[in-house]
Amino acid sequence: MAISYCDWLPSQMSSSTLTLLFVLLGTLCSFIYFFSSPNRNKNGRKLPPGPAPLPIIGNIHMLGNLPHQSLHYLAKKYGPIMSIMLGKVPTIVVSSPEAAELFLKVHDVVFASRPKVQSAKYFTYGGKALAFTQYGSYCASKVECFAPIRKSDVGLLVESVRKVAAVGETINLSLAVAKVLEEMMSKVLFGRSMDDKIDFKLLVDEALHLSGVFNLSDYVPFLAPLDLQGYTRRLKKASSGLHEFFDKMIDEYQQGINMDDQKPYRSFFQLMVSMLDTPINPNNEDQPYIFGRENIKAIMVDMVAASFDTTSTTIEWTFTELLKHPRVMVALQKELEIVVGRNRMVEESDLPKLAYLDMVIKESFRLHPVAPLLIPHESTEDVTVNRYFIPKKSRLLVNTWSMGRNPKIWSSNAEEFFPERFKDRKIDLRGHDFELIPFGTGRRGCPGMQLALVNMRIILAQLAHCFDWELPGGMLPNELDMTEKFSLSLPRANRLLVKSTYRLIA
Ligand code: HEM
Repeated sequence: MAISYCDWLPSQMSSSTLTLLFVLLGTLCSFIYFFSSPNRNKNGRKLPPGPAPLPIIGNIHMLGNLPHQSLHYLAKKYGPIMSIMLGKVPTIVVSSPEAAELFLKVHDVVFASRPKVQSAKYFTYGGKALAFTQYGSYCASKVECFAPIRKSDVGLLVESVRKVAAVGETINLSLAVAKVLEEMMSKVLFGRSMDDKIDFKLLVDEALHLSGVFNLSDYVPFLAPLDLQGYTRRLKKASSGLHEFFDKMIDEYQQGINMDDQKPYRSFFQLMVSMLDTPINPNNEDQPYIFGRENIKAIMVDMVAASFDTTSTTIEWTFTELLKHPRVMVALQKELEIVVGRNRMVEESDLPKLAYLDMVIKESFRLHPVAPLLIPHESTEDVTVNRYFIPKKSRLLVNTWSMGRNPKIWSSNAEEFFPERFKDRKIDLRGHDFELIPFGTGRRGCPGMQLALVNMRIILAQLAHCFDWELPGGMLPNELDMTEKFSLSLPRANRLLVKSTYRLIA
């Protein structure tokens, strides 16, 4: 496995500065290592096995550009419960369903916290958006009432693809899908479309990237003032862009501008602003905690980051696999023809009858989990798991990408896209079956799962039903680029370009 240093060293640094830095680091390393060598047997208590850490940086140098893959290969050597050091932070990497169940179900309470990282400091004012579960029911219970938005926005997507198809041009499907989801989620979250003048997607992409990267400042705090990777500078810029944006929205809302209150639902943002300056804990007079602007902005940043990109990334990968496996695309279109017929578009009421579509989606999640390491958890106390000692404030990474490719779980064709494997296997996505947990599970599981699944099903079904698809320039399915790009989510590294032909009789 190639090890890449480029992600954690600044490319613009001159070689003399680097040499000086390494000499200084070397001296400091030897000094600190001498006094605080990490010990796999803490007071006779055994930590899980793992690779030997270097002084100061621990195992960060082993992560490379695609940490989920590097950790997958390391786990083959050290096992499904592995310990590594990220700087001075003890980190547990879990890579099997049995181990995931131990940490996320048996010891869920201990591992339900999130670490305090630089990205949270800047984007969410040091974690002022932490009360996610409180709002979870919002995402889940409103799925039905957003059906008209889905119908009209997915209809517009089909129209735009149809126009491009009519003139025989190539379409950037990644962008088209990302746009429709941005539109749909903006209406759900803000009650309106995004302001065209601001490239909101660019800001969100940057936020996701910076929240996903392994930032040296989080693991080796004494290096933070040097900002060696340039992430602090970028965090400041991206967070102030997002906060300005939300400040403007709160102002507009308070002045009654741009808000249409005639809708049959109340947007998430309206709900938040209606709580502005009210006490969160009205029954506690000693410690009145007021729900302020910073809380709203922090929560909105988290909601946007959690919802905009995740669904479009999954659709992008599912479509990539459908194009790579024309047999599966044909089988899906056949199911749609039987259930829906060629004379009309798909309706949401058709979705429960599309069993093969569900298998395709599960198979896509198995090979391309959007959050390959979930979102890092943190332990709140010392705990013993499977006879291993896990110290308080350990970070927990659950490698769902690795679990999805394990031949012991998925048989020898684990690397193959084969939706039929779910035919006789009762596995659902709600977190009961630890082989497949793309939405996480337990206290920190995804509260937006139901909404995300409906959005995915309707967009995928509509695109597969309304069009026949081919790759541009005579490209063969097996030539399709499958390169991943690591951030908090795991999108394709390059956009998906395709050609289509309208196939409905109307
Ligand atoms: C295909 C789409 C999606 C996938 C694959 C996905 C996956 C995930 C995962 C893996 C987590 C972390 C679980 C953990 O760390 O244990 C998470 C958290 C979260 N998701 Fe999603 N998600 C999706 C869509 C959405 C949507 C549409 C929303 C909102 C409407 C949403 C809101 C959240 C929130 C608020 C959290 C944080 C929960 C917490 O920290 O307690 N997600 N999601």
